[in-house]
Amino acid sequence: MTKAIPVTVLTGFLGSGKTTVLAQLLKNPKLEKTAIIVNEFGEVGLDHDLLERSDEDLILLANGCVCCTVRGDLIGAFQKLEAQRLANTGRAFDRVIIETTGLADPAPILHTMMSDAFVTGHYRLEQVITTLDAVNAMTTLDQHQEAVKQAAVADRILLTKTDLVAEPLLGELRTRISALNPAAPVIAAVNGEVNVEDFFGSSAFDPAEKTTQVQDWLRIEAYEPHAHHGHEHHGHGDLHHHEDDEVDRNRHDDHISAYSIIREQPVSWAGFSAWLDMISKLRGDDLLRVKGIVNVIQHPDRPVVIHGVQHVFHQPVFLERWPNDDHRTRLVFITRDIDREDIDATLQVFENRRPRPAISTN
Ligand SMILES: Nc1nc2c(ncn2[C@@H]2O[C@H](COP(=O)(O)OP(=O)(O)OP(=O)(O)O)[C@@H](O)[C@H]2O)c(=O)[nH]1
Repeated sequence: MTKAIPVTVLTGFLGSGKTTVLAQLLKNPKLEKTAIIVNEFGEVGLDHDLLERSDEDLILLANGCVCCTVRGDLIGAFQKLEAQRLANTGRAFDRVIIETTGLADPAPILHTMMSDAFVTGHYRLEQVITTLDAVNAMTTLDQHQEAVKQAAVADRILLTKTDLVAEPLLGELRTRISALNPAAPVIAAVNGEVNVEDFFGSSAFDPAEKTTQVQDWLRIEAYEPHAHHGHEHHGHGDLHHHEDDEVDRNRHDDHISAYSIIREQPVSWAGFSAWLDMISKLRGDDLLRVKGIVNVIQHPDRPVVIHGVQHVFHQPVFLERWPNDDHRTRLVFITRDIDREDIDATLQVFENRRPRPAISTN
């Protein structure tokens, strides 16, 4: 029998730096033989464009959160990898990293990794790495049960964006993390810079310990009817409040929805950035995640990548070139109680705005 291939699950709340870490790690020659499974939340996946890897090396899970699609899709992804391996097509790999969506509850993923006969026959769960964004972690842990679970099941926690916060917050965060998960080492990773050795660690994954830990989470899971949450399919007017808090406590917040906005024509940067500024000032708390690739009239060959995480909008990044032939502006939003229609309508107002001409003096 061939040796089971180690699998790392990389999880962490929306915008906490998973893709940034993964993109950095994949530059390391030691990880050349790594297959990646990415689960993107939203109708227009962008992460795979930003990972700078050719599409054939990535397996994308269907839209939606891992918890809803995990059994079929994740098993299907592993089967596809196995088929590629046997047929000697695609990249040769001796390791797999799964990047989950930020809203994913890790328990069903780990459950599948540990219980499905096909998966356990070929793969073994090596470790769970959770990114925690130092800027937003305190509020995220207060408000989102998924984030707490992600931190609690981690073998290692990557504390990201430590460049943006100072003491005493950092110390308070470390205290909170160690209360949640005393065993996990906490590694600071600024802009995805992390040693491969720190990431994978020298101590091998202990199946016995992990099983007990995960079982605790799975017990919580058992209380929930595993209905399809469908939060990414919510349309206008579908954002209802759930009365039954007991049942819903561990489910995704039904106020959260994900959608994308696409523009075929290039947009004016002046108008676009004024719009971003406006929505982040007005509704920053409810913009759980905004990311996008923008075609700007002024330099259509160099797309701009934008990232917003709650109230923080990161510096826009100009790419040297488009990652593929799709040159449309594509924005992914994960919001709380903000409809696509409102986002779309406000962008329409701003997007064609030209820089104002100098005011005439006569
Ligand atoms: N200043 C700073 N910015 C960071 C750091 N790590 C990530 N970022 C920025 O944070 C934003 C979100 O990072 P991503 O890597 O896309 O986060 P993610 O967890 O993959 O996001 P989702 O997949 O949407 O949940 C990007 O603009 C990154 O450049 C860091 O250590 N410091």
